[in-house]
Amino acid sequence: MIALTVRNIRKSLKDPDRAFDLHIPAFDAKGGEKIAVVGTTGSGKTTAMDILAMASQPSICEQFDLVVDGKTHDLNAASKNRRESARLRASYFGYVMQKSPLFPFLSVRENVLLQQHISARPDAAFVEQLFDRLGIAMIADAMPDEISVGQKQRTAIARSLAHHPSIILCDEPTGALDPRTARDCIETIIWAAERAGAILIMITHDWDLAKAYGFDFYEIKTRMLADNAMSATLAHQSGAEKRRA
Ligand SMILES: Nc1ncnc2c1ncn2[C@@H]1O[C@H](COP(=O)(O)OP(=O)(O)OP(=O)(O)O)[C@@H](O)[C@H]1O
Repeated sequence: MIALTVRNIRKSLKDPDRAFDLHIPAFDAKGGEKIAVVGTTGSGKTTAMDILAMASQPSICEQFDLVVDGKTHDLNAASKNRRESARLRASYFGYVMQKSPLFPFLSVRENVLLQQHISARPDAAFVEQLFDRLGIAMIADAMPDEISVGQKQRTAIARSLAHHPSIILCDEPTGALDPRTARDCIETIIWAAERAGAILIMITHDWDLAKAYGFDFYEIKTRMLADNAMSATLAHQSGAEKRRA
């Protein structure tokens, strides 16, 4: 059983001349669920995703727990300990960022196998399956500087799925891809999530695609507090909001 429970997470970003505050009052997901995070540009989607992926620490947090196989991991406590947070991320998380850098001195295949090695879950046959589904089998031995931006992004997707993570987070994973390839990639991400019984959380601007694949929606709404101060809240979409969308 996999379950994510978030209560009252806040993240404050401040520059000398502006401020941004994100609030996540509640975010609940169970293994097998697919959640789309939507909102206008600059509303805080990546900020929220970085927190949920343990890539950034909340400023304030009441509860941030991940249950895997009956064991509860306090991710808020873990996020304050670099070693423990790295261990949990390697074991349980797959995060496809908007631009996920690859190791330039490793081939496509080696970049993906390294993720499995770090997570102690070697499964070379699964990597080949991912390459086939993502259409990158023919560049598996190429180096990152020999492949296109879209091929790099698909390699990053394969790397984030290769170790059978319990929670898969994707920040606009198909931005660099044509619509047909994008659809193949989304289907592969969903396939891998279902295979692992994982929670899938994806930032997308494509509401129709997310609806077609049965995603539930969390939306970020923003409010200007002053000319240079914005607050944002990430919340589950009510039934009425879903019907309007
Ligand atoms: N250091 C900072 N101080 C104040 N505000 C910041 C700081 N860094 C980022 N911001 C603001 O935080 C907000 C959230 O940024 P974020 O990248 O999470 O938005 P997003 O919804 O992912 O945007 P996009 O859809 O364009 O990728 C933005 O309005 C950004 O300008």
